[in-house]
Amino acid sequence: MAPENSTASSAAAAPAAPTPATSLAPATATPAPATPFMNGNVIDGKAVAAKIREETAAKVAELKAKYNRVPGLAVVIVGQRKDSQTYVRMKRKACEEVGIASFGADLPDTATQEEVLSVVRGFNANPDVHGILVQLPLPKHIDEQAVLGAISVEKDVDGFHPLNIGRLAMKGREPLFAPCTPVGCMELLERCGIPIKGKRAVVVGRSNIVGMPAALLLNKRDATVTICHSATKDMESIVRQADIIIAAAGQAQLVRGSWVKPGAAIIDVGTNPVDDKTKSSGYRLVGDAHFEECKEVAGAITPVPGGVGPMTIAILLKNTLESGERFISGKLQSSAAPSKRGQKGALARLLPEKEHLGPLSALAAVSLVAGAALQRIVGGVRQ
Ligand SMILES: Nc1nc2c(c(=O)[nH]1)N[C@@H](CN(C=O)c1ccc(C(=O)N[C@@H](CCC(=O)O)C(=O)O)cc1)CN2
Repeated sequence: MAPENSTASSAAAAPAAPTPATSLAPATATPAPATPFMNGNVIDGKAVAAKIREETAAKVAELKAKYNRVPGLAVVIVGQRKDSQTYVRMKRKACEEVGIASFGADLPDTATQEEVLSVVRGFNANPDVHGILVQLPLPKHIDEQAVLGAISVEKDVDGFHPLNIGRLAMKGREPLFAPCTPVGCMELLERCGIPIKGKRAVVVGRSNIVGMPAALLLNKRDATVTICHSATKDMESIVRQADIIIAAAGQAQLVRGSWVKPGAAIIDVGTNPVDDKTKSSGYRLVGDAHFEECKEVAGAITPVPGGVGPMTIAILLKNTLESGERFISGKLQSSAAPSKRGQKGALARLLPEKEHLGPLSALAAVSLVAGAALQRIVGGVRQ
């Protein structure tokens, strides 16, 4: 399948001409920020994301110059959800801007699971595609686990495959890719010079996309991690102990200023629409932390919008570049697309023999190890 530039609705992967990387390289990218902060303690996620895109574009151009090939990303969307369509459009445009070839499949709400799986398998087998993502959430009749598990683990640039999550949970192992939003949170902490090792981190929310992998990433960086969720009692006193707060509960302004230890870093992953008659759209986005209150107490805080959100797509591009480099440089063989039954494709050649895992043992690893890796799991948020 060839790359695409269109978002036309189609049950098949839609081919179109790739945009040459060279015309899209850093010249068009936003200049690097001098500091990741704006207005004192407010982290400028847009600027950090622009810097990562700029770095990615430069490396894509290098790859193109050396091998005359560019990384390819396939984005699959099922259904007409407005927010999902917006994110997919943003991802395709971002690819174009950094020189990554964009492939796509836009399936209707009525697509069957087999049709979705068939599209995924087509991209698994396509040597010009180095990253594959299926936009979430999927319509209710589609089994998300089955679809995410069908993506070739070597092309899983969203980092949602059970093998990648399992390795994220394990001591001494590394995933090929980790989920983009949590990695974006870590990048923000790192690029702002916020120490993680030995610090107390509280993650509010335990979704598969953000909360759970964010906790695993913080654990890997030697933070002492607590997850708060819908059954957590006295959440505010737990949050008050945190040096780092990741707010990812999907609940508008849940974390109040009075919950925050002075100087703590707050990474706000929430994007909740609230009515606002002063806006032409009739709404505005707020985070899971009460920004005005928290900003007065925190050492550093991300705004919504313009904080973590832009990082999600920047990290997706970075992951796709990394995958493209592995395949194009020959570290991975694209002919090693995994069979329907297993995931012992090219990953098997990347990992030491003892680490080869079938899908079932990977799932077992996730459930056994995730529990051990998180120091405390305590139980009012939705997730
Ligand atoms: N397959 C995936 N599905 C979903 C993911 C994901 O990482 N992979 N994450 C979210 C949605 N998402 C990307 O897919 C995403 C969310 C938010 C933003 C963003 O830039 N937000 C802006 C505000 C944008 C606006 O005005 O609406 C911000 O916060 O500044 C980008 C990507 C769920 N699905």
